[in-house]
Amino acid sequence: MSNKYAIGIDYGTESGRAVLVELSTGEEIESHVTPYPHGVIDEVLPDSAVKLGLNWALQHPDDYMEVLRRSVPAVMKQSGISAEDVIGIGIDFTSCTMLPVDEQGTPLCFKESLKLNPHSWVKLWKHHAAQDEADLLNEIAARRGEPFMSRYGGKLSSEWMIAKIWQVLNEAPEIYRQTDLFFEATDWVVSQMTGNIVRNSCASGYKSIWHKNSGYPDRQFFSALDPRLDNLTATKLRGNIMPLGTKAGELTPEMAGVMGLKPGTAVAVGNVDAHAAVPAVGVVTPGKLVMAMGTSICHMVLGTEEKAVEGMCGVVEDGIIPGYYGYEAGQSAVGDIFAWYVDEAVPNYVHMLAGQEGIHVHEWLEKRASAYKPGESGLLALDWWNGNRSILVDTNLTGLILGCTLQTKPEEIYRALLEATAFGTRKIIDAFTQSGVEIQELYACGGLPQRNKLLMQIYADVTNREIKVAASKQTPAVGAAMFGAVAAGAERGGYATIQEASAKMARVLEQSYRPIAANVLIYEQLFQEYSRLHDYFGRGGNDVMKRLKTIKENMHTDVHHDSL
Ligand SMILES: Nc1ncnc2c1ncn2[C@@H]1O[C@H](COP(=O)(O)OP(=O)(O)O)[C@@H](O)[C@H]1O
Ligand SMILES: O=C(CO)[C@H](O)[C@H](O)COP(=O)(O)O
Repeated sequence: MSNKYAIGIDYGTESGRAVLVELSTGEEIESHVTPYPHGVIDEVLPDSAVKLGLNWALQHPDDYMEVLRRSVPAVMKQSGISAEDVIGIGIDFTSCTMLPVDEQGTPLCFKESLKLNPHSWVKLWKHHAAQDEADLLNEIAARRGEPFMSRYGGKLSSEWMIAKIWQVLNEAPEIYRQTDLFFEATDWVVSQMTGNIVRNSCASGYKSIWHKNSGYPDRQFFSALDPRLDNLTATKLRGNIMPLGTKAGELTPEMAGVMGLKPGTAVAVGNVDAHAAVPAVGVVTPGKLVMAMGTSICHMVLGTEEKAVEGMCGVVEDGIIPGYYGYEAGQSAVGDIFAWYVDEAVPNYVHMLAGQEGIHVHEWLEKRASAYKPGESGLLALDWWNGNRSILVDTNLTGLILGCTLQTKPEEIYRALLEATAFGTRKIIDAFTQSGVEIQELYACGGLPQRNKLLMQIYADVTNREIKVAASKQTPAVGAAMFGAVAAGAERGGYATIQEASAKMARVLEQSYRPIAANVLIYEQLFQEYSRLHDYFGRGGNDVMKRLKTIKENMHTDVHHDSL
């Protein structure tokens, strides 16, 4: 029998990437990246003068289709393999990235009459404008003693589905009314490929308060939020929810033509980006924390029991690997903080020197920052540039750098920012282990681990744990391809289970990062200081960050009104 292949597509924040993977070894034959033509829409709606509010982040649904139109034919062409031998497709996506569609599955933002309404567009995972709804949801759920809250670390994020839907209802009831379904973007793209409406258990479990045994919370809960949401789950969230690895359907002839594949190719149910990465680094058992490190970090670990962990994003049975409870926590900005610093705050001379050396500013800063010992700069930062997802679950928190003097150098600030994100991860690890979810080893994947060695050493030192790094630079896409192979099934040359696929296809690099004892000691002291700042600013000791944000929002509203 000829070699068989699957295609995995990873839909990130800025781009979608397709990889073509050989199934017996996991070898990545070809890959192709399609940057989203409209990128992240956070200022003005496309082709319009409609300005977006603070904390908005939207996307264009056609950008996702563009990835299918460009990247899939590209990997097929580059590889020269026959479409007959591609037996499965899997996709993974940022989440909760959601959109409203009509009865035909058409995104409401495609309609002339609705396209100027921001609520008709895709709300990206990092859309943070539903915080009021999230706060109220948390208050009502706590008052009612809703049992599901313990599965979500005691608080639901404004990034998740119900807060986002509620914001649509509050601010654009006409869009809510015209919405037939609210979709996770991953499920919408699968529906476009197969013609079937199939939701995936992973996104539904983590982001939409769905539970394998008890389903969604009852109608009384939704009525208590808002009587207009009473029947939400039976109407606008309806649809079969299927476990990961299930075949959602087969590629339609039309989409097969567009993608250069065969009609009938198996398509797996959608998945969440970070979660797809777990089997792709070979993690299918408990005790191993996988960190998907990119724009943000998602932390995933498996367990055999359901435990309550402060501030986790969720624990979902079968949510990552069938047969286990999958735990997820996360930091809403990591690479994004470093990007902010490089783009917005690094002095011009650094850009010039990096240019003269022919290296990227990140590399220049990393090189200089590596010359410092832990603690040597006297700086400490709080990594809340995009709020705090875990463990405080509060998007109203903001960033902080402490200890600057007239001598402070850009590379010292860069190092302090790297360290701050490592302390954020350490907080998450401590929350898990203190609640009885074991973590012995760390695995890292995503765009950061192979780009920044200093960052990885700092993480090993701060967490005092060895870190293994994924061999692939496209780990979620490889994981998605594995689920595509499982959807195709063993009889067609794929795999019967994700565990089997992982055993054959997962790969990590030989070189790992081990903690350096001297650094561990200093970082332990710095972490104690970080924890003091964390609790002071994050747990009500001083709500200055929130007061500043309120003043800013009020000023923004005034300025906006003045300019009308
Ligand atoms: N050398 C570097 N050191 C630290 N961060 C980097 C470096 N190069 C790129 N980044 C950051 O990595 C992030 C992109 O990560 P990636 O995993 O590729 O994307 P995504 O999170 O969208 O999947 C960006 O936020 C960027 O600022
Ligand atoms: O919450 C998520 C997964 O559960 C998001 O998808 C994630 O935080 C965004 O991922 P990335 O940093 O890779 O763009």
